[in-house]
Amino acid sequence: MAQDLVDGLLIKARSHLPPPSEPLGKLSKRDRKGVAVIKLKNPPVNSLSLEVLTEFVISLEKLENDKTFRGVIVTSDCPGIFSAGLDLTEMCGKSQAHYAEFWRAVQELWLRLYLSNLVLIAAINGVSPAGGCLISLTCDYRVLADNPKYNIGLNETLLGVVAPSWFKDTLVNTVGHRTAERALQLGLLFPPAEALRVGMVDQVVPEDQVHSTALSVMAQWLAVPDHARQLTKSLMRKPTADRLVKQRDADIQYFLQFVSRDSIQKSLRMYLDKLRQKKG
Ligand SMILES: CCCCCCCCCCCCC/C=C/C(=O)SCCNC(=O)CCNC(=O)[C@H](O)C(C)(C)COP(=O)(O)OP(=O)(O)OC[C@H]1O[C@@H](n2cnc3c(N)ncnc32)[C@H](O)[C@@H]1OP(=O)(O)O
Repeated sequence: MAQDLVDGLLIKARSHLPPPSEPLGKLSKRDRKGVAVIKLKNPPVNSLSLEVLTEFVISLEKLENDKTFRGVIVTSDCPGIFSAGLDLTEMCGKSQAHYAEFWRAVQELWLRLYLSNLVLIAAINGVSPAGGCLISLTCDYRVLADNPKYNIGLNETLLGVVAPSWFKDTLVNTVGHRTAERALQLGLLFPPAEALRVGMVDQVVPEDQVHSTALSVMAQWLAVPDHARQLTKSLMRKPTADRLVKQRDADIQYFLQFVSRDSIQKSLRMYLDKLRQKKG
């Protein structure tokens, strides 16, 4: 029965998008089914560039506005990688205006996801550091594939940067204060069994069952009347989201000041160089 719910929607970098005459949404087809699948597709590692963030927001907005949709499964089209997190090249050697635009887009996606009226289920089929983990944490339920390589966590400190307060809040709301503090200070990336133990994910299943499990879970969440579930979600999440909403511009200014520091630029460049040299 759950299979009947699914339909597809691909989020990818703008350069890979279909031409305007062929819009992302084939809404008439999906109308009947009520659940979309957002597959992140920005190879090689699904980094969250400004374009991907923007496309993600637009797609979510379309789904939110189409009242026939009640749920979204968020997953990846890149084998072994859910998302490598924020695109580090967007935070290195760019102008202040670019940093501001990028950070506003990060905020916007977080707000849209965190407060979404839709049921969001993360089908985590790959490694999921930092911003990738954050996306899954905004969902209502996380199913992680049982592969020892598929680490998940907010590892920002290992890059020499700091997870902002709203990243921290999202984690605290999921795993509790002590686990979050330890995870954030140490930049811990949890393998599946550990992620399950600390509550970072709700279920760990064999890799070939991630999608079907997400579908079954979706059916369970959709069995609850929308209005009651949505109001409850808002009760739980709005106070956290409001803290950012009230100081979005100040948060952007913090980010600008922080990311523009020579020491932070140096840390980010070194981290990127390390990633690039890994192959050589
Ligand atoms: C008073 C308090 C004030 C506080 C103020 C706070 C202000 C805010 C501060 C800033 C906050 C920043 C928050 C940051 C969030 C993030 O998400 S940062 C990103 C973190 N991500 C990672 O650490 C993951 C890095 N990547 C990897 O570990 C690996 O790539 C992988 C995902 C495990 C995949 O491995 P593999 O398949 O082996 O691929 P690679 O060869 O490593 O990579 C392929 C190419 O992709 C490039 N790449 C990888 N990750 C990224 C990325 N995140 N962004 C951009 N590019 C990336 C990699 O360099 C390779 O490139 P090429 O060599 O050119 O092919």
